[in-house]
Amino acid sequence: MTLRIAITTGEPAGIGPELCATLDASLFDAELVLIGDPELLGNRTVAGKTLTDLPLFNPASSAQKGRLCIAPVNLNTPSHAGTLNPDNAGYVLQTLDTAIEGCLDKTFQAMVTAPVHKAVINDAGIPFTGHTEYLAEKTASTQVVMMLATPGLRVALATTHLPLSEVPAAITADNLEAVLRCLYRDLQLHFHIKSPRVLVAGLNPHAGEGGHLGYEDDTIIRPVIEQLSAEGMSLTGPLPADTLFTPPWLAKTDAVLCMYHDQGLPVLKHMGFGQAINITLGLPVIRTSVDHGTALEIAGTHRADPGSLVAAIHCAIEMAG
Ligand SMILES: NC(=O)C1=CN([C@@H]2O[C@H](COP(=O)(O)OP(=O)(O)OC[C@H]3O[C@@H](n4cnc5c(N)ncnc54)[C@H](O)[C@@H]3O)[C@@H](O)[C@H]2O)C=CC1
Ligand SMILES: NCC(=O)COP(=O)(O)O
Repeated sequence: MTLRIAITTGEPAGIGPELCATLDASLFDAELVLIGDPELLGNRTVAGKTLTDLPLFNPASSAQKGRLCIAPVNLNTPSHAGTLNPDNAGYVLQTLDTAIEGCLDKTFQAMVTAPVHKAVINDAGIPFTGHTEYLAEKTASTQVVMMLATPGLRVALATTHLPLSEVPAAITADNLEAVLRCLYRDLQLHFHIKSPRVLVAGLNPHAGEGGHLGYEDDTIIRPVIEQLSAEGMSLTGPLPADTLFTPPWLAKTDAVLCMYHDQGLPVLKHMGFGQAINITLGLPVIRTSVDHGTALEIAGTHRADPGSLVAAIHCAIEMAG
């Protein structure tokens, strides 16, 4: 069976449309279905190229490996590269909804998302913290986990898009247990790791320094690790986050669980920005994404590196296959 992968083209003022419009579909072992505004995508191709021949997606036809086609969703208002417009927030969410529905009804075997701009969607009056949370809500998923991956490192997060001041209260034993179970199960299911080895970071400096620099490490994180380890899960921690990203530790791990967004992602992006990908674990559908944002300042210049989008598509195909 030839796989069909939906690709949402993201914030129209960002680099998503041009990265999608210039994809070389022949590189992929699947049919790629772009979801977005055809005129916008045509305008963002490199000079001399045109998207006028891009076939319209036809769900009734059989998927064809290496074909790029488009499932049209029209912009609400014309978009200019680099200039955000809240009037197009509804359009962005419609592209996501189209992909989610298509994955749920098996029209698509996976979805890959180009970057959206979280603030402009909120500016339009629509509460939105990220794809991860949006997809969880739309698919009624009880537990999802954000995991970014680059060759040599996977970093999962116990909390996602939360203000730093709200992180400690969100690290409860129940939440942590659910996150670890989800991470463990999906590393087995999607990455074929029989007995995943997970390093768990502490929350506080030096993992609390024996309670002198915070209590959560010893009173919340450690008991959960001990409980799940007793069930046979291979977990180590809580480890001081400042030293766990060193080669001796990383050589012995399949994934690192960090307590919050900026504890883990700067390390991952320092190591792999441009080829890293973002995977949402725990969903009933497969979703991968790029490691970068909308990069408004280079949108429309064709200087954006497609490496992460290409890697995200390959990963989605591998997971779906
Ligand atoms: N998957 C998603 O939808 C994501 C969305 N975002 C959103 O993107 C917006 C902007 O975020 P920033 O923090 O500025 O991060 P950013 O990733 O858009 O930009 C950071 C820096 O990297 C450069 N850059 C990013 N992607 C590039 C590419 N493919 N090729 C070459 N250079 C590239 C940019 O020009 C900038 O200098 C925010 O609203 C954020 O929430 C951020 C990360 C992921
Ligand atoms: N830093 C990763 C990021 O913000 C992407 O989040 P999401 O939109 O994939 O939930």
